[in-house]
Amino acid sequence: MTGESLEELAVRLFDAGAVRLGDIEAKLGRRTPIYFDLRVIVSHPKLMMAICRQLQNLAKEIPHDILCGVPYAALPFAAVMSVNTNTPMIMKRKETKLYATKKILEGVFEKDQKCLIVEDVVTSGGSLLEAVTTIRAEGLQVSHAVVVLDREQGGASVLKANGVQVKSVYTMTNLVKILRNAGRISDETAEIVSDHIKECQFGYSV
Ligand SMILES: O=c1ccn([C@@H]2O[C@H](COP(=O)(O)O)[C@@H](O)[C@H]2O)c(=O)[nH]1
Repeated sequence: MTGESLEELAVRLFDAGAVRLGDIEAKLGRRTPIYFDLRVIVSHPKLMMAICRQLQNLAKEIPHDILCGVPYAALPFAAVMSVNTNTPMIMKRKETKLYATKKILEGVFEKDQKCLIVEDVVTSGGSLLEAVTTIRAEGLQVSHAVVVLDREQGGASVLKANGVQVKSVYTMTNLVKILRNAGRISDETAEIVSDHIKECQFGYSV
């Protein structure tokens, strides 16, 4: 049992300010009519717990020994999941530490352990793929990721082509539908977002 419907949770996310609407600058200067700022959740412990329960629900179907959150936004999610499920966690640094331990992964792990990646939002899949590449280079196995939101812009396909299956709590389509039904976003905004998702797709390239 996760204790709360996805509909109720989506509205609480919106009301907490996790959904920004307008002409917003996203990663690498891209423009988007909708941006999900799930970093605000650290200020809402009950919301954090509710989101993590949903992620744990997805994670329980996936065999794994260890968790790793993609820095920085997903680190708190991975930490809460780790404590809730008594599953060890590792932390990927953005850059290798330049002194003392000179590590890129913090925490204790063994080669061939199955690492489940935790991420907040997937757009192109680039951030998640970078984490996967680093973790695999350290000898761990990565075949799955659990994410709060798949923006349905091609990232999940890019990751699949790289051997990572993505399971998401929400897709952009169902989240927008829920928020529209709850009166939080207008029909016009929903249409603008739908057009943006169709037009702004990321493909697989090596
Ligand atoms: O609505 C959004 C979209 C993206 N993010 C952040 O960007 C990366 C995901 O983008 P990729 O292109 O898949 O790398 C992710 O780490 C998010 O933190 C966001 O917060 N909100």
